[in-house]
Amino acid sequence: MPIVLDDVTKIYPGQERPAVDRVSLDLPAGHTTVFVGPSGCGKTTTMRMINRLIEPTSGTITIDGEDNRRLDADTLRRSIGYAIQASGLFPHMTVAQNVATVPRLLKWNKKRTRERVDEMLELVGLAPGDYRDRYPAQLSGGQQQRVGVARALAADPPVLLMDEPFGAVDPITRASLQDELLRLQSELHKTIVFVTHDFSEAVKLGDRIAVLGPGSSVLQFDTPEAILANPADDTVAGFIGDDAALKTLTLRRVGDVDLGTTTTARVSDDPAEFAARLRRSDDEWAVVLDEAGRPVRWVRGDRVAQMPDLGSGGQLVSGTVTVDSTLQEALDGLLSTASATTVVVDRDGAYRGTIGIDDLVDELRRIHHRHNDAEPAAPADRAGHPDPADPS
Ligand SMILES: Nc1ncnc2c1ncn2[C@@H]1O[C@H](COP(=O)(O)OP(=O)(O)OP(=O)(O)O)[C@@H](O)[C@H]1O
Repeated sequence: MPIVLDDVTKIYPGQERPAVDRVSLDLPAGHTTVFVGPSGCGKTTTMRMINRLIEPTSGTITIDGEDNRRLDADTLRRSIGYAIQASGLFPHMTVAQNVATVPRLLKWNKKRTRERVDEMLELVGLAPGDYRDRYPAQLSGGQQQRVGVARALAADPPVLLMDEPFGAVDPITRASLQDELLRLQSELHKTIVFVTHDFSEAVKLGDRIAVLGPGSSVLQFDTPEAILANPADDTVAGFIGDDAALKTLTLRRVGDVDLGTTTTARVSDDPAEFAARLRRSDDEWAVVLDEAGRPVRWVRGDRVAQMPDLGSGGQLVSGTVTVDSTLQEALDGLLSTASATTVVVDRDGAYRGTIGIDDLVDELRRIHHRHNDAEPAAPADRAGHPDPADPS
């Protein structure tokens, strides 16, 4: 469902200056649009006018071609999910009751509601048997946010409004919730409007970013890559910060680059045979994998022959990144472990290869060349992120 804002203004009672001043925006169906801008610029007000939690003073908002003032409350609830910062869960209700909020309002029967609640909890990575009957206070912040997302998705709305939904959690949980949202969106293709004041989050999640200024004036509306390469003006450039090149690393996933390879062995392999194999390769270091193919230790080639078995010795593998991690996260991992190379695993934790500082430098160079060769910015070609300009 596309959403179109046409000349929308909101003046709060008693205020002279509009909180939102004549905003027009076309939000493409099935894609994620991120509103990003400084505190108080009217992001929340603009978003809340879409589901009519706030009535515009003038202008129209259409959802799938229909003026939202003509949609009754039930239709709005069915078509628009809403997730907010700090999850906004009802504290006196269990997780299941929270997730069932909209299905109950829509008068679904008990069986259908229960099945849907369990399906949604599975979807956001919470085992229904463990979490269904807990109260929000018995969950971590990240788990509460997951329940908030499950609640917003419960009635399978084609539109999802998310107002700083991950603002109140620590950076690591935040990154994993963002990954989860990207995974969900690659399956669900909702029309998502996401509000944040964190430009890096906007770059990671948005197919398009609307950079908003005072009164929600649209300073720039484009793909993250185009905005990073060619900020419309000094205000946008200032908002991006000095590290546009580094932020560009957020646009690429570890799985998109050619991974390095290194010699590997299983814990149960014979050290002498492994040492011989290592001598034939040029690898100074090798990775020992457990029986499930997960990396356990780095071992040095010249030490392997003296090891009684491969089940001990060497250095524990730490700071692994997954194929879904962004290159920015890979860089953080490399810096935090102070190593030049880190191990890449797939979603099940199995070894996939390695990535090093040199790969990131090469990638930055490629991005730099592409934008210097092609002005204006080339359209984004992010793997897993359809180009909003191309509905196919
Ligand atoms: N109910 C209200 N009555 C009067 N003014 C309001 C009301 N709600 C918001 N405002 C004002 O409208 C402007 C826009 O607020 P809004 O919450 O939409 O901004 P925002 O960009 O989402 O901010 P933040 O990032 O801090 O959440 C602000 O100046 C705010 O003070």
